[in-house]
Amino acid sequence: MNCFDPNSTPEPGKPVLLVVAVALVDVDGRVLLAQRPEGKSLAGLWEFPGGKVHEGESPEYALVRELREELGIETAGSCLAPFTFASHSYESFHLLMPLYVCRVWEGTPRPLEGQKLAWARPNDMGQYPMPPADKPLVAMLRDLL
Ligand SMILES: Nc1nc2c([nH]c(=O)n2[C@H]2C[C@H](O)[C@@H](COP(=O)(O)OP(=O)(O)OP(=O)(O)O)O2)c(=O)[nH]1
Ligand SMILES: [Mg+2]
Repeated sequence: MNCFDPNSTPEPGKPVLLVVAVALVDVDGRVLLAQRPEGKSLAGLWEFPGGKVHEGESPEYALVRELREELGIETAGSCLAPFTFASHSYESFHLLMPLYVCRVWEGTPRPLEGQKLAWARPNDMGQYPMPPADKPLVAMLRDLL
């Protein structure tokens, strides 16, 4: 496909939402995915753990906090390697989502917010329906891992 498609340029005027996410990679090269619970937007889709950056937070601080809240694991900013980002226009906002890679943490990820968890090999991630913003990220992870 030709990249020069004028319709692919998002319209101005939507708020930009900053969300941080992480590919937690285990010793076998598998990546942790979490299924968005019922009642949330994009419910049922599989995502990288993470969430919104709150006012006054750095992206790394927000991600360490989200991993503690959602999965009960501890990591540190220095264990978060910037990898790539998603920039995707949803109906009511534009998502800007840095994706980090993390291989070092303490504890075992547990589903503390009622979400399902799965360790997926990059080549198997096609079996996990993900939000549209995540598709290019999965392709890049396949190349990395
Ligand atoms: N964490 C995460 N969010 C994603 C991914 N892909 C994607 O489009 N999103 C979108 C879905 C949501 O619109 C937004 C994340 O917002 P959220 O509501 O889950 O944030 P949060 O964890 O802070 O949750 P909450 O406390 O506000 O309920 O980013 C992804 O891979 N991981
Ligand atoms: Mg979240």
